[in-house]
This record gives sequence, structure tokens and C-alpha cells, in this order.
Amino acid sequence: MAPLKILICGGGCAGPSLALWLARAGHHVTVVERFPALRASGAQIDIRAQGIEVVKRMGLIDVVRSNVVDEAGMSFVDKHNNTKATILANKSGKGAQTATSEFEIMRGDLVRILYDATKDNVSYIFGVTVERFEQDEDHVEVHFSDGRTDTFDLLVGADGQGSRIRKAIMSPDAPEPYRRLGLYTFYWFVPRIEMDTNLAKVYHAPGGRIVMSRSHNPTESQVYCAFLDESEETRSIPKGSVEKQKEFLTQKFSGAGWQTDRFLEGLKTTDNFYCQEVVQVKIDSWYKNRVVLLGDAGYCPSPVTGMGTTAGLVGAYVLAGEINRNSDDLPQAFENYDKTLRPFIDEIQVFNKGALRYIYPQTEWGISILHFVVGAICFLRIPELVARFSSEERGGWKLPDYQTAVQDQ
Ligand SMILES: Cc1cc2nc3c(=O)[nH]c(=O)nc-3n(C[C@H](O)[C@H](O)[C@H](O)COP(=O)(O)OP(=O)(O)OC[C@H]3O[C@@H](n4cnc5c(N)ncnc54)[C@H](O)[C@@H]3O)c2cc1C
Repeated sequence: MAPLKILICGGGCAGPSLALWLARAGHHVTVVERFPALRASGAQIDIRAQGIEVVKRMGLIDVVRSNVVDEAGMSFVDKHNNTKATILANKSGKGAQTATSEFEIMRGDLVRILYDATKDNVSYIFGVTVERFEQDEDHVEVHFSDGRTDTFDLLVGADGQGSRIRKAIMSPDAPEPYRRLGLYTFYWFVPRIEMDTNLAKVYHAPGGRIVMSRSHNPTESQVYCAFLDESEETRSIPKGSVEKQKEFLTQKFSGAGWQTDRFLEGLKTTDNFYCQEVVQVKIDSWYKNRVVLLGDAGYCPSPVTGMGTTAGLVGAYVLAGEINRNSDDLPQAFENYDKTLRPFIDEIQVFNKGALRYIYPQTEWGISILHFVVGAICFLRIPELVARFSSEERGGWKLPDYQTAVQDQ
């Protein structure tokens, strides 16, 4: 197999995962990341289902395990911090994960682990993006934002849910790639205090608002604020300045109760703040000739499914496997990638948007009903029992075996 010259646009979770497999198979891989340095930021993400097996095959499970966040489970609290229900993590090593995965990890730690595992064999260029590209049957000619031009055998768009590579390969009259859930999340870090334990805490405020906190180290806690809103006006907030986002958030959550005022005070000084509209990316095809999409760029399942990172890891494994099997016929490799992975993505993207109005009640009465229902379910230990007797593998989809093409460590 002749080595290929491959460009990956996006140095988040999915891009470097793909780079690891491709470099291991002897290809020449370059990753360009728009951010001026490794973007090792973000809050807690989780690795689940078939993604755990992929990390094992990458040979990274021990380093991932040594970086996981010690989270015992998730409690629902009222405005006086009284616990209404608790769903414990399933750390038995058997069955399925609950809301708290056995592999909760800070996004920054996972990004750093993937970078460290690849930096000696992959060329990383920070502060640079793909301005535009042209492709013919054999090559992709890429024009970079720093003025350089280079030619590659293939280009991978791993540039996240707002992917510019995706925009460039979609036909102008294609339907919008987003399934909008009318949901927004904001998160940031605040100083940890004694009441921030190793249980994630979820607080519901009227008006379809949720505030959650969880702690990942002795000095910091993460805060998440999420709310339902279908208005056009709110859709522009994630694209605006950080000042405007913070102002909007403060107005929206001021006086919401529980620990919200402490969290909003911490918002003023945090340097780890991120906001996004929660969407799913759904498109009919993940490639065009020699350009292919990976991770959130092609099939973001959204944070509500807890499967975004897993989709990126599994997608990278399948894409690398198919490229290695068909390195002299890339359109065939991409067709196989789409055909093989799509049933898994279809399965993890299943999400009932209508359920959100029960999870985000508008009134105090709705919140009381939610607490009663979740309390009863947890009292009967249903989440733990369901997890114990379910399989972690999603949808019966089997991870393909690429061992002939991609070496296990
Ligand atoms: C800063 C940040 C924080 C996040 N925090 C969370 C979180 O707390 N919880 C959660 O569930 N998910 C979070 N996510 C999303 C989560 O990381 C992904 O859903 C998942 O890991 C799939 O990874 P991905 O590599 O496909 O996308 P991402 O992890 O989003 O990575 C995409 C990468 O591409 C880069 N990029 C974007 N545009 C360009 C461009 N034009 N040229 C070059 N590079 C580009 C981005 O800077 C980023 O490094 C976050 C993403 C980012 C970027």
C-alpha cells in the first residue's frame, strides 16, 4: 500500500483520532487547527458504547482511565439544595453506563492525550485553516489561510458542528444540515466550595431552565446552564461576542434560585466559557470525491445524546480502516465508510425532541411532577437495574474488524 498524503482540518477529538490510525499505517498526515494553540478546553465529555472498545484498540485506555473525572452519579436538587433523586454511575464494569459514564473525562484532557499520542508522527499546524480547495479525480489542491497552497490525496473535514468543509462540499440547494432542538447550553468554571461534592447536581428553575454543577478537580467546578428557546433572536447569541453572551445569560438566569447567583458571579471572571446551540447534523452523504467529513462535521449527535465524542472516535476508526483497505480507490473507501458507519449514527441520533418539554418544565408544578417521577424511579433503583442488565453496545452494531489493515497495539 503506497502511503497517502492526507490533510485533516480540525484538531479536536475526531481529527487527531483519525490521524493516530492513519499515521500508524504509514500515511503522511497533517492536521491544521484554526485555534492558535492546542484547543485543550471544554467541559466534561464522556466515552461510551463502542467508543470504549475503540479507545482500547488505540492502546489509550489506561491513560484515559488515569484521567477520568471521579463522578459518583447525578442528583436532582431543589432550590434549598435538598436531594430529590440520585442516579448512581455504574462502575461495576458490567452492563451499560448510566447518566454518568465510567469514562467521564475533561475534553481538554482527551484532546491532550490524543495530541501526545500523535505529535511525533503527525504534523500539526496551529492558527491555520483551509481557505478553499479544488479537487479533480486524483488530488485536492488546498489553499491555506496563511497564503500557502499544497496538494493532498485527500482532505478530511473534522472541523466541528459548524464545519466549513461541509459547507464547501454540499450543493447550494441542499437542505439545511441542522436538526435544531430549540436548546442552548452555556458552561464555565467557578471556584469549588465545600458543597460541591463528587455528585453532579441538576437544578430545575421555572421557564424551561436547568442549572447543573459538577466538579472535576479540588479547586474548580463546572457550571452548565441550559434552556429551551425557539426564537430566531436567540439563535444569533452563540455567534455574537462573549460579552453579549454573558450579558444574555445573566439576564436569563438572574434570580433563578439555588446556587445560580454564585455561579453568575463566577461568570464575570472565568476564562473557560463556551456557548452553543444544541443541534444534530444530518446530511445524506458524508463525502464528495476526495473530501470526506468526520465527527461533528458530518454527523454531530449533539450533547443531549452524550454520544458526540464516541461518534468521533468510532467514525475515525471506521474511516481509517476503509482508507487503508481501499487506499487505491478512495471513493470506494468513502462509500464503504458511509455505508458501514451510518446504521450506528442513525441509532445514536435517535432523540425525541418532544421529550425536552418534560425535561425542561415551564412551571413550579411541572418541576414538582418531574421530581416526583424521577424520585420514584430512583427509589426503585430502576436506572441501576436497567444499566446492569443492558448491553453497553448500542443498537447491536458491531465494530468492524480492521486488524489486517490497522494494527492494534
Ligand atoms: C472548545 C470546545 C469545547 C467543547 N466542549 C464540549 C463539552 O463541554 N461537552 C460536549 O459534549 N461537547 C463539547 N464540545 C464538542 C465535542 O468536543 C465534540 O462533540 C466531540 O468531541 C466530537 O469531536 P469533533 O472533533 O468532531 O469536534 P470538536 O471537538 O468540536 O473539534 C473540532 C475542531 O476543529 C477546529 N475547527 C473548527 N473550524 C475550523 C476551521 N475552519 N479550520 C480548522 N480548524 C477548525 C475547532 O477549533 C476544534 O478544535 C466542545 C467542542 C469545542 C471545540
